[in-house]
Amino acid sequence: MPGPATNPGPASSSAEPVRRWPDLVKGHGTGNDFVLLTDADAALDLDPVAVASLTDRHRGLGADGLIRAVRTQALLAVEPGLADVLGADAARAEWFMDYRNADGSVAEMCGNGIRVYLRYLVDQGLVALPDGAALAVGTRAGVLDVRAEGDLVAVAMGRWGAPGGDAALAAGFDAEVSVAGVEGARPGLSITMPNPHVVIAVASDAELAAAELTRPPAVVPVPPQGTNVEIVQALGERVEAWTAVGEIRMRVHERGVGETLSCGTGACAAAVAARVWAGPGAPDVWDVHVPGGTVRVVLAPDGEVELIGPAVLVADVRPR
Ligand SMILES: N[C@@H](CCC[C@H](N)C(=O)O)C(=O)O
Repeated sequence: MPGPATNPGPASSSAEPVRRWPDLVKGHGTGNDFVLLTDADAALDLDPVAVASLTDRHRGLGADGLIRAVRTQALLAVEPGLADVLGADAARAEWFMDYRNADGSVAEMCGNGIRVYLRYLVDQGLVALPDGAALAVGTRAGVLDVRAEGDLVAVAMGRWGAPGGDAALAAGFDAEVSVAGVEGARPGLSITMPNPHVVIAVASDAELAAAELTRPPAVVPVPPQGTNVEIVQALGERVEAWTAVGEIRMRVHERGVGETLSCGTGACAAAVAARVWAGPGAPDVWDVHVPGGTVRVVLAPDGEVELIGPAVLVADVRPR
């Protein structure tokens, strides 16, 4: 097994190279699970092979991803290109969520991960936050506001995008997706949140269950940066406190991971696609039922998206 993260590089020139993982915490949001660690000064080199070894479900701790808590200013010193993403907002965010997929690849954002990250920062005493107050968190998708409300955490995810433009939104698709176990190639709608997603629909429980997601779905045209794929079944809508709430069931194949029990950015993309497909008058509030639970997605008229769901810390881990 490759060694843990090491970093004798410029970011830690005065520090000893890190030869083993620091203490870790395991957490999850609707079953999308993560290992979290603090590296305030950006001294660790998160080598992809070492990350993949740590998240391995048989030889490591097992997780869909790794989250590093790092001070935004420290990360900017070693990744100056992030200044373009964060802009002047960087000053608002003391802490940055550095997210890695289980295969060690870097992703723009993680909607379940950022909720767990908020719990982690508070649990570790890195921030003090009254219930209901928002914390600005740096991410590779920009600075996002996150707030805890009781058992739930709400994230202002920013605006969704449609890389296929108005033509794709009018047609309802801009890609074809073949999933093992699902008959035929299905029309898919590409949505950025801001990481890439392609959403397809199935008609029944049986079709959703039949999808074989141990292999990545084939997407045409091939997305240059890879993509997450969501399979969605419409369940109808109900009225809750005078508000129409759409309901969908979703399974996901995540880029850099495989099938997961939940994907927060994917749930947002799925809700956007479901609203596009449902047409005018469709709800703005969606409950997305995933194998690991339920998250809520609220779509504002200006394209802003809010994601609300649980976030749980389950264990402290002292690595060897
Ligand atoms: N599970 C996450 C998404 C993680 C990143 C994704 N696999 C990608 O590569 O884009 C979520 O909850 O959003």
